[in-house]
Amino acid sequence: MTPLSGKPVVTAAKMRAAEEAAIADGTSVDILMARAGTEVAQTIRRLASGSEVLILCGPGNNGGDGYVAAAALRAWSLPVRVAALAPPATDAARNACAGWSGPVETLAETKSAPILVDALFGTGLSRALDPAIVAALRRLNARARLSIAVDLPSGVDTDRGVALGDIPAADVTLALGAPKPAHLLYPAAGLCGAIRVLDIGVPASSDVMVLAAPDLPMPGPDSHKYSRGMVAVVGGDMPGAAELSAIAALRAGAGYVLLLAEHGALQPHAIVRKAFTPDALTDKRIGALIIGPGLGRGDEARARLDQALASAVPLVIDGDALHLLDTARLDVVRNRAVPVIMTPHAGEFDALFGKGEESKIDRARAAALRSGATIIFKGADTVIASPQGAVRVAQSANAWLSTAGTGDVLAGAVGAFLSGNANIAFDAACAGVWAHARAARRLRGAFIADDLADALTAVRSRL
Ligand SMILES: NC(=O)C1=CN([C@@H]2O[C@H](COP(=O)(O)OP(=O)(O)OC[C@H]3O[C@@H](n4cnc5c(N)ncnc54)[C@H](O)[C@@H]3O)[C@@H](O)[C@H]2O)[C@@H](O)CC1
Ligand SMILES: [K+]
Repeated sequence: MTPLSGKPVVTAAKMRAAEEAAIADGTSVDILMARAGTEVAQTIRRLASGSEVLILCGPGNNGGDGYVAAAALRAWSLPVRVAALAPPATDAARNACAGWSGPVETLAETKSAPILVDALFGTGLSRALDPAIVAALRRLNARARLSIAVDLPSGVDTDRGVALGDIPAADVTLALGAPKPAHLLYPAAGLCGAIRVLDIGVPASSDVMVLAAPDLPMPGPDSHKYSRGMVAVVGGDMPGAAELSAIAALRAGAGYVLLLAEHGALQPHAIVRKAFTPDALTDKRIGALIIGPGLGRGDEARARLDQALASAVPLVIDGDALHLLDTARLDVVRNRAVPVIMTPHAGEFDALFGKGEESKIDRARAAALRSGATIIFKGADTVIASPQGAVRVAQSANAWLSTAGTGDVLAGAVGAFLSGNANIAFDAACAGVWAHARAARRLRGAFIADDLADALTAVRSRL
């Protein structure tokens, strides 16, 4: 379990709205800043263990938090210095600065300290950082033993998760009130280091949340193979990929897995194999059909995809099948009465829905709305979006996932959960992504996709 899991993911505008609601309820911005700054100071105190702290303060309320934290550390008789980029520009930041009784150095001239605290910019960053600011940050960051960012590393765009300048990475980021998209979306997430969310008493909600452990039913004494879910996998040009999906579906808990393929290995024996025929798709016991892993992109692949789309079976569309989805087939997807889950990585997503400057969260949500399908937009920061607007963002699981076949395993896991309950395709997608990530976290070093599929058994037993 990660500390962020299940938390709402809040944009800069939503956070401001939550702050304004708290102010309207009678909590002044000064009180909010006092809370935030004090929480920050308490965390710094624990992490610094007596080493000298240098706090960099910007002109806005992020800088205000920095002054409050500095005053608190000083009141606790801890060694702390402050360097400012510019004088405080908001009333709250001015009041906070007035509470700091020590000298204020300049960012350009200040000397480094073992503990660097970046309170230059938070959610109010509106443009790229001046190169002189980036240079100062890099200089101080390189000489610090530990660098701590208040709310966000200065220079990251809160909502889009991109860096506006060549900024250095923090070791720890203290997210105030709630995680923001930049704490989860790459490349910004890679600049945050370890993320801790500090409660500042500003309740924030969102239909975007960090992916949490799913709540799935376990088999009972009266379960049988079909009640646990029957998954069919359509084979094609590359038999190994469809087999990986089939194994993953079994190991994620499906009761029966049918591999519709003409060729391939005979192991494991638990997979039932039979040649693909359109008739095979009319078996009413099939709870989910996976199409795409190793399918190929030729005429036969196209025909199989069209038969799958025309069937009454819930679908997981992955890999090669995503490449075959043209506008007409996307229309069929939208008009299907039974659910579709699509699992594009960035290249496949761009090809299907176009490139875009918006955040990965917004793009996934728009694609789900447009296609009527649940979208699993894969990556280190996988985003799952439902056509109803719900979004979950998964935290990076294991960099070794970047190996052939791990996508086939994901499709299999998602298929297993979809076959168990196709009414809630979004939940199945979330469960599949979660189980896949959990399996990856159990593995070390250069594991292979077969290991990942095998690891699902242990993950499933602990859900
Ligand atoms: N939302 C909340 O509930 C709370 C927010 N607080 C803090 O307030 C922060 C947001 O404060 P602000 O909205 O004042 O924003 P920031 O403090 O992030 O920055 C805004 C200031 O920076 C300037 N600026 C923006 N981009 C710049 C750039 N590239 N180069 C130079 N100057 C630039 C702006 O003109 C403005 O003066 C949060 O990140 C958090 O740290 C806390 O104080 C209390 C509670
Ligand atoms: K900051």
